[in-house]
Amino acid sequence: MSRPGSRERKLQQAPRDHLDLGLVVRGHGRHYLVETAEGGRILCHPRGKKSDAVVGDRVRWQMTGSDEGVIEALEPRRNLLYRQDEWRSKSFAANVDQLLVLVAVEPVFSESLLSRALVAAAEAGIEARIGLNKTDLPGVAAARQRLAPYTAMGIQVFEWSLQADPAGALARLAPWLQGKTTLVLGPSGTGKSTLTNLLIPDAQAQVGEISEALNSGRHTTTHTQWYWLDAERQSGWLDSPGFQTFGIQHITPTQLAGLMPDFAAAAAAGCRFANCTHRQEPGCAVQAALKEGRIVESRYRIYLELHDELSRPPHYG
Ligand SMILES: Nc1nc2c(ncn2[C@@H]2O[C@H](COP(=O)(O)OP(=O)(O)OP(=O)(O)O)[C@@H](O)[C@H]2O)c(=O)[nH]1
Ligand SMILES: [Zn+2]
Repeated sequence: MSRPGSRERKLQQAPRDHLDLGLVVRGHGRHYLVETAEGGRILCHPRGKKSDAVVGDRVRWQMTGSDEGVIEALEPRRNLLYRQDEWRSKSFAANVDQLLVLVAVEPVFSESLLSRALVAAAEAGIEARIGLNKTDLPGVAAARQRLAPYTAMGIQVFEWSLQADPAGALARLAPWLQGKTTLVLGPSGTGKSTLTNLLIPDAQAQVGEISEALNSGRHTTTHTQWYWLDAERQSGWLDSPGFQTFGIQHITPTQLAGLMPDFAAAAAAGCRFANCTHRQEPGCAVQAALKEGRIVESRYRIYLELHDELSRPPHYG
């Protein structure tokens, strides 16, 4: 055991206690926008070569010149939501309270992507809800049907049309956002920017000049961006870039079922083998639930897809 004693811990922490505490509201390569306790925003660079701060991180920082600063240290994180693809890891944000996965009637959403985002959130211990946008479009009944298993497993689904009834969407969403830090994730084209602009009428102003300068393009979100929903800075809204893939390689095959609520509920009844993979073993409670329709086939297919993916040894070279 090499845990430092309390005296050592104090010594390690002491040097940074005099530094200001800031919030990372945007990151772009080695450039970070840090919000000060007073609400000002300063362009900062990390000390040293490694830059592992992400949006939502609380950091210790100090000024280095008249208008720039340096990040000296990261405060411990409550959580970190990220994708782990085969070759790279992509962090969405740290220290979020809740996740909204936004999908739409059109483009037709991938249930696999949706499930991956939900599994990643479950692993990070972040409550997730689903938003279904564009309910004005004719495919709405089919979209609802595809989301029915998620509602049944206890995940709340918001429904709205940001175009036809923006006020209704706001009324449904606002109470949930109050006092929380919410990250919105979703494939491209589902309406994330529309929603952000609806929630934050001064979004462009909040992004600010420094952030604009960091950005490669104005119209697509290329990096997670922190916005405040209220003047008191109590409710945070984090808009993230759309994704087309969502690797969950940081999760082990044995963890998977426990992170899928319908599977966890079925497995709780007890499989014959403690290390059951829920694939072909006799006396499997998940297979029984599948036969009885308590687990739907599309979800079982996703489980197999993810289980295969996570069981494959990583290939190098
Ligand atoms: N029919 C319909 N279209 C909508 C609705 N909400 C947004 N749209 C349209 O959907 C398209 C995509 O919306 P965006 O807000 O740009 O989507 P996004 O998720 O930010 O997309 P990316 O920037 O690619 O990540 C736009 O043309 C919107 O006008 C809706 O409720 N109904
Ligand atoms: Zn089983």
